[in-house]
Amino acid sequence: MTVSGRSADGRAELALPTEDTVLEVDDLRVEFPTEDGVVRAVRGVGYRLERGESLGIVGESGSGKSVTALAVMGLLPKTARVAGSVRFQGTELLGLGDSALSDIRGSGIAMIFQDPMTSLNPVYSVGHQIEEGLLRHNAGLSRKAARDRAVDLLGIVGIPHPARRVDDYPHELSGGMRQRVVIAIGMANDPAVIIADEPTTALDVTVQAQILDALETARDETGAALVLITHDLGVVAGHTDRVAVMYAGRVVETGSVEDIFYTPRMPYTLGLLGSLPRMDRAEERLTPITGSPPSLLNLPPGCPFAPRCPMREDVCDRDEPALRTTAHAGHRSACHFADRLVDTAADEVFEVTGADTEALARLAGGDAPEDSPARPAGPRKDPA
Ligand SMILES: Nc1ncnc2c1ncn2[C@@H]1O[C@H](COP(=O)(O)OP(=O)(O)OP(=O)(O)O)[C@@H](O)[C@H]1O
Repeated sequence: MTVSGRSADGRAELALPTEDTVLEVDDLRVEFPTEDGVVRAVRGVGYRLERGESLGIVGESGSGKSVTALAVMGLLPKTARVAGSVRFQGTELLGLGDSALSDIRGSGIAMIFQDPMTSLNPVYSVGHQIEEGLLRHNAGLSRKAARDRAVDLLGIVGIPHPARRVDDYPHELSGGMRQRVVIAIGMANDPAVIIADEPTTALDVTVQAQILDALETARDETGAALVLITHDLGVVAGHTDRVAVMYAGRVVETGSVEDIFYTPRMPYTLGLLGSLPRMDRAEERLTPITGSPPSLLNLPPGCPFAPRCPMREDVCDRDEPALRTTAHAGHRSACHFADRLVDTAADEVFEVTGADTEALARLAGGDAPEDSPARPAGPRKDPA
């Protein structure tokens, strides 16, 4: 998988697609004209996903994660101005008509939202809703076969006694069980891509890891690529292969989970991990991120993170850094001082992210590290 941002000099950084490429997003830009001016919500995001791969998109509220996903699904309001390219299995989706997009949404790309009730119809049983999805996209499938498959799917996503629960209505299920049903609906037609937007945020901590496991099961069963959107880096540890960190509508760091957790090279990522380096007093413990993200209306020039960044220098106020490859292939950072960060802060970063990662790894259901406190949780293969 490749993740890119259109760099400041305008060149895309995507490598050539392969026959397993299912989704290619290139230089995606989304603007919302409003009474107060134009909100530049997404400013040149790109990534490419192969079958079975998973990408975590992480960032604070307002960084453009959901708008990016909605643009891919063609679900933005008509007033949105969308540019760039979104290709699903080679077909350009931007500009495609509503009915073609709706077909792709029903079978090719599944989307799972934070609140399962936005996807479920309260007046039909959960089994009926899974069956409807199956029948709509599989001409010739009998009702009986659809019902059997619905029971299978409920079992696969971890609903106990699925043959009985298939006749339950959404209000008879807990929030976690409803989200499992939504995952079952999403995987019913063997999608090539599953996009999950904050799928665990509304749920109890104890249920979150089970839902992430159910998503992973859905990915394994269907072979789909998974995009997992979250504000919580702990959620991606152990559940995605790669991570793209978003800030102010752009990808500002991307790499493997290990790159992001062991050697983050963008101060904002350190902020998400729980701490920022004090460059003025190197002996001090790292300090938590402060301030809030910028308004995407009339964004000033320079690095949008500069006002919150302890490494800020004059150049940061002038030039927005491009997303550039670091010392590691596949690990990119949009920071003028990415190398300096590695040189001066690596030990402290390791120590502090390690402490955080341990707690986050437990939340995400991973094993606590034995020899290294900073080891992110490994992929979990056991079903919920
Ligand atoms: N319909 C709209 N009109 C105007 N601005 C919008 C609209 N939808 C989103 N935005 C703005 O786009 C920006 C990106 O929003 P987005 O929802 O993608 O952020 P996010 O990272 O997903 O945050 P959250 O986790 O809170 O959903 C925000 O500044 C938001 O206010």
